[in-house]
Amino acid sequence: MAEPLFDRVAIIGVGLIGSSIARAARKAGLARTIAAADQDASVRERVAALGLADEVFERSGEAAAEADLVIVCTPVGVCGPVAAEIGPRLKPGAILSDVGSVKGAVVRDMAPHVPAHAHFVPAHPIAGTEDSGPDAGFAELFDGRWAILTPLESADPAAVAALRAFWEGAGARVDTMTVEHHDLVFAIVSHVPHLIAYNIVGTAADLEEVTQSEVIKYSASGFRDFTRIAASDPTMWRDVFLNNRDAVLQMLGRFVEDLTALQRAIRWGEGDKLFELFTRTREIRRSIIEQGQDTAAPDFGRRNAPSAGDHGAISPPGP
Ligand SMILES: NC(=O)C1=CN([C@@H]2O[C@H](COP(=O)(O)OP(=O)(O)OC[C@H]3O[C@@H](n4cnc5c(N)ncnc54)[C@H](O)[C@@H]3O)[C@@H](O)[C@H]2O)C=CC1
Ligand SMILES: O=C(O)C(=O)Cc1ccc(O)cc1
Repeated sequence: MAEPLFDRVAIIGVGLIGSSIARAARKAGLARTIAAADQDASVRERVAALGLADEVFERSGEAAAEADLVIVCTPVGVCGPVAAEIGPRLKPGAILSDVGSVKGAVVRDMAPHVPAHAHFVPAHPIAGTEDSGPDAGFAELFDGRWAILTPLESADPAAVAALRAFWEGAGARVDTMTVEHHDLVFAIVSHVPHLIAYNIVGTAADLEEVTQSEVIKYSASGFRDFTRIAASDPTMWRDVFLNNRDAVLQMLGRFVEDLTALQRAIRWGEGDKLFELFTRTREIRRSIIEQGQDTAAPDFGRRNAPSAGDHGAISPPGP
């Protein structure tokens, strides 16, 4: 087997994403040693029982010491304090990365703690499920999925290349973009869709005339797809919305305007408008499938849900 890419990889926060990275790194031989840290004792117990890491720590700083690559896989709201603990322990030449669904706030919170002798390269794998915790992860999660790197202008090209090789080794396709562009793109293809799902499931549950049992009984319809998304981790998604506030509010503003136009079309019986939109959106779905965006990953059974969406270019909404 070829030499591992990294001698020691540390994973901080061993939930769905952290445990999937550990499994993928083991399977592909990307690390000689895997160190893991999690603040939750029951998670550390599962990590040890599942054999996901060679060493398991309570303190992130201890896992990060001596690591060549440290990947922070906690909810984005605690990336700053975690970086503050890890920063002073990073060895010269170490790469610090993350997997957060938001990049601007993570860079703002983590970058000040990275010493000059280490390299910070933020990342975001576009792969996941509504489940959380170390038992929910699997080695194939990233197969054929995108991993977005958002290196700062000052980033060391060799560190960016090493992180790219790691993600490619884990099965992902890698792209780079700026932090700002990332947050705008994922506001519309991932964050707002999750908010819509949380909202529609909440509204249905609140309606007096639609009882809970009817929601469950008839949920084989489109509503069922929303309930999967709305089952996603509350801590993670609270942090996403609090930390990508501007881009989400910008996209929501546009969404609400377009929804109002649809409401008006229904009220005034403007069938042509509805038909035109539904035809355009059907085309979008078909082109996503043609580009292999919906079928890129192997079949994971119920886990093979479409992930955050396509990866096309996006411009800020027009006036
Ligand atoms: N769930 C998904 O589908 C995806 C999630 N992400 C990002 O990945 C990150 C992790 O998400 P999941 O793995 O789904 O969450 P998870 O809830 O499964 O795992 C997070 C882990 O971090 C630990 N943790 C929390 N605070 C900590 C701290 N201060 N120090 C050490 N450990 C701590 C928790 O105990 C937990 O085990 C989030 O930032 C999220 O935005 C990215 C892509 C997809
Ligand atoms: O489960 C799904 O459909 C997802 O959308 C998974 C996901 C959630 C958050 C991300 O930042 C990336 C992917």
